[in-house]
Amino acid sequence: MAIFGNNKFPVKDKLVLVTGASQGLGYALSQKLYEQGASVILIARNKTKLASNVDHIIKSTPNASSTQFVEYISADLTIYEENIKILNYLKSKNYHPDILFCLAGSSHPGFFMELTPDDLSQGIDINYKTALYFIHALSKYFVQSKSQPGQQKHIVLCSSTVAFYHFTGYIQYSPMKTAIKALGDSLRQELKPYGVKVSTLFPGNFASEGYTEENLTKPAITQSIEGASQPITVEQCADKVLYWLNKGDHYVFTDLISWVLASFSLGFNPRNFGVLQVFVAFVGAVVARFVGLLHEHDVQVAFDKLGGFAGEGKNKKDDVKQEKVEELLDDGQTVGTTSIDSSSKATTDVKK
Ligand SMILES: NC(=O)C1=CN([C@@H]2O[C@H](COP(=O)(O)OP(=O)(O)OC[C@H]3O[C@@H](n4cnc5c(N)ncnc54)[C@H](OP(=O)(O)O)[C@@H]3O)[C@@H](O)[C@H]2O)C=CC1
Ligand SMILES: CCCCCCCCCCCCCCCC(=O)[C@@H](N)CO
Repeated sequence: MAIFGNNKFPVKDKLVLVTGASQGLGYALSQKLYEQGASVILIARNKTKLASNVDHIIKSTPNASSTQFVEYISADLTIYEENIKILNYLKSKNYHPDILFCLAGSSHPGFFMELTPDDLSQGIDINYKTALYFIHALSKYFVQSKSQPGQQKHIVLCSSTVAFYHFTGYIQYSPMKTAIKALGDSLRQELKPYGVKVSTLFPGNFASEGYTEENLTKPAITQSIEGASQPITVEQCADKVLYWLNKGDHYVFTDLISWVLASFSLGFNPRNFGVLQVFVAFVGAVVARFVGLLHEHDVQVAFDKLGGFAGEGKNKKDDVKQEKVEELLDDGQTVGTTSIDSSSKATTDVKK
């Protein structure tokens, strides 16, 4: 893919595991990885979507090599044992994954006091535990199992731009994406001696199914603050991710504002155009506090206009939830979308 220099993220003939692959970025990346010659295992909870994605990937890539395969595993990664079942499956098939893409995650925007305890715990589970448990359960096998000596391994985590600027509306989500950043930074040091590279994605907005869903409860003030990151398509996002991974980046950004915000807090972070980032960091040191104060003021204005935040975003969501439940009942489906709690129904189910 890289025109100049080496491709630092070769995927041909590699085995890639992608979590969060039932829709959105995970599905788009699975498709592209298969097109580029990788074998791919798609992982998420919703079996119906996974099965249809696998079918679609196979049908849309008729020139895949005879050694390539694409499969799915339906598992709830927030349950540690389900990750162990994935490990056992890999061992039983003598599969040696080269790359782990940990993309499962989603946000439920809203004001802190309006969120339910379930919203809060879903935020922790879906955004943090899915990656933490998955990598931990697979780690020993992942670092030891090599189909050839010297085999390079790669873990790709998915944080978000909000890890670099925390603002109202994402409180159920952005602290967890910061935890993912910290997890990636820690693993990068610790797994390097095992020959494992760790990269972290910091995407700006992109128009996935999850993004459409989150907009249903997103406060107007949150939409206004994040307006600097206009949604790109899922396809564009997947292309940018692969492009920058090919360049060898440890931190991957999908739009300018994400790179700028990351440059405002460089610290010990890996650099992307590091010299330029030092200048941007200087600008940030001077102006960022004023942007923060301006946003504080905007939040106060929104609060005064609404007469408080109580009840914001709730009703719209409940109506949509009810419609979805009715739709699913009509279809006779048993597994829901991310909006309807399907976690308790999911089991680890492997299908070739
Ligand atoms: N869209 C955006 O604007 C941005 C998104 N991101 C991040 O990028 C990643 C992909 O986002 P996007 O494509 O929008 O995601 P979506 O919300 O569209 O999809 C989320 C995926 O995660 C899976 N998932 C959720 N919970 C679990 C679970 N317990 N076990 C296994 N899989 C699970 C879902 O599958 P299922 O329900 O079938 O289990 C689904 O495949 C996420 O981590 C997101 O936080 C970051 C920045 C911006
Ligand atoms: C000079 C500096 C000005 C700074 C202005 C502040 C801009 C904030 C942009 C934040 C964009 C957040 C995108 C990711 C959101 C996300 O992760 C969810 N959509 C998840 O699905």
